[in-house]
Amino acid sequence: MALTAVIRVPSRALLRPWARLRDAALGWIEPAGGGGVEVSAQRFASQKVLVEPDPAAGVAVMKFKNPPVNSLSLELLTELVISLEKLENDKTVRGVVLTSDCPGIFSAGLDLTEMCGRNPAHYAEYWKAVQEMWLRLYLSNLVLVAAINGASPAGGCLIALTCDYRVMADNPKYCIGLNETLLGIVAPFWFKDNLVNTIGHRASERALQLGLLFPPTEALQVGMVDKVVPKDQVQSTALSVLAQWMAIPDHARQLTKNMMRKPTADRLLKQRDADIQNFVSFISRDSIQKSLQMYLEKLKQKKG
Ligand SMILES: CCCCCC/C=C/CC(=O)SCCNC(=O)CCNC(=O)[C@H](O)C(C)(C)COP(=O)(O)OP(=O)(O)OC[C@H]1O[C@@H](n2cnc3c(N)ncnc32)[C@H](O)[C@@H]1OP(=O)(O)O
Repeated sequence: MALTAVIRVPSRALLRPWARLRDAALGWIEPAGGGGVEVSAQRFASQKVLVEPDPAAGVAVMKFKNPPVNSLSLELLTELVISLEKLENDKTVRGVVLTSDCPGIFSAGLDLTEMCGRNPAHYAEYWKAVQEMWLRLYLSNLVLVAAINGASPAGGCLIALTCDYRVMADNPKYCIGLNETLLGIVAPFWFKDNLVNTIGHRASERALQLGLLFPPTEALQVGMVDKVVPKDQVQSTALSVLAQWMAIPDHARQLTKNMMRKPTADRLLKQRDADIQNFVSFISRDSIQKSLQMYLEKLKQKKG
């Protein structure tokens, strides 16, 4: 991967480079000039997120690679945020296509194994990473286009919803939506806000209560995606759309995007800690743990 972004890392980071790189990406880095050393991010080659930059076009393609289903593990979330941060800091990149390297799956959403049978500290760390991913994507200055080349339930749908435009493959087996209620859990308010901002209040109310997973043509009708194309044209169409959006002067587009999105992001930013506490106490309940375990078992039994 040809990424050469340099992140300023405090010298103690060399003892625990992975954790410190994550801290840097999550904004917990010491200020520049704070006695750190410069470490090329290339040294920590990403494995769960592949980034293919095209400096001549000013774009990059970011591919999730966490087989079999691109579940959003803590590791994937961390790498996603680091990769996005690098691209935000790369002056040659103005737009990014988000897509999947796993055949037939965009992302299966949050990693259920991160939310089952762990301790409260783990749940808190995981939820903070989920929040961070959403905030970074939702408020990104880059043009983001989702090339949805497979199933995209729950957290997978959320990633797509943070983008400025969504292109989906026309395979009716690929569904997209916030299906949390089907798992016996509730989509957090910021998932809901992002959906309402995309498809409107009434459609969101129906989709969220029923946990609807829309096949591509229905997703297009309801406005959850913007274009449906044959599978082999998803990425090229996303790149064409990116070029159209990049024809707009960056500063005007970015200020407009920020004006539209900041109030929604601020709702979470104002109550991040409370949202984490809420998640930890909710997910730690015996009844919720049982529901998630049963759901995981059902997924596993499907094969047998
Ligand atoms: C107050 C706050 C409340 C909490 C709010 C939390 C919000 C949560 C949002 C979420 O994102 S929860 C996750 C929701 N995701 C889903 O419901 C999708 C579940 N998966 C599927 O429907 C299917 O796996 C698929 C994506 C359609 C793919 O189907 P396929 O037939 O190709 O693959 P499978 O055989 O079903 O799965 C392979 C393998 O992966 C495991 N797996 C699937 N999804 C997940 C997941 N989300 N997390 C972890 N692991 C997952 C599945 O169990 C299989 O495992 P093995 O049997 O191979 O061990």
